[in-house]
Amino acid sequence: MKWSEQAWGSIEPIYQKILELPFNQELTAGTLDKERFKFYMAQDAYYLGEFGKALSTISSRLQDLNQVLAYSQFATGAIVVERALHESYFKTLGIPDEVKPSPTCLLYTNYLLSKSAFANVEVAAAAVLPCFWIYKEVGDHIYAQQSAVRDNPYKNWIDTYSGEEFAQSVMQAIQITDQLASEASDKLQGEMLEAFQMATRLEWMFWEAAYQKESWAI
Ligand SMILES: Cc1ncc(C[n+]2csc(CCO)c2C)c(N)n1
Repeated sequence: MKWSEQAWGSIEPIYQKILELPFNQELTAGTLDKERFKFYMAQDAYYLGEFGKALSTISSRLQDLNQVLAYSQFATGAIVVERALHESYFKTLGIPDEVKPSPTCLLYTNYLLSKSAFANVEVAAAAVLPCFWIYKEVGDHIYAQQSAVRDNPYKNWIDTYSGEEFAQSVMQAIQITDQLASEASDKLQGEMLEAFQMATRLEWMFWEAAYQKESWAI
């Protein structure tokens, strides 16, 4: 069995919980409160900037030049989306340019930055994979369901993660991570699984934090 098949199988219950999150249910129905969406967008812009840095770090640590190029392109992609959010949603929703990360956002981004710099590069690649793969699956799921909803105010955003170009990068990220796993020891493969599972849990938390408009207690 490929590492990625084992990895996805191990997070299937969390994935189901992600689909059931009120944030995603209401986004699909088009009934999500604007303030919750705004909170998500602002946090996501912060996330994307840090995620881009994590991908650049991973790129610099890989040996195979095709892999270096792929992660460098993923990094560019994340930062281009971050810029586009500022140009579109930030302006129309009136989000201030300077975003302070919520506890969950800071936890997730620092987890990825830490793995990208200090873990084995195989583990780092496994840690960033849920970001691609979960969004692809959730995006496809929401897209298939929301076609029943007319005039969903979140249609533009939903379309971002259901395109063919995005699907290609997700496949590439899965394939490279499988390649790295195939050359890794059993122990390292186990650490890759743990990182994949932790990042999936953090994806769940990220949506829930937006729904709760999570803030710092002090
Ligand atoms: C919390 C959070 N997790 C994942 C994504 C999705 N995403 C961000 S960058 C990227 C691909 C790299 O170019 C993908 C798929 C998101 N937007 N926000």
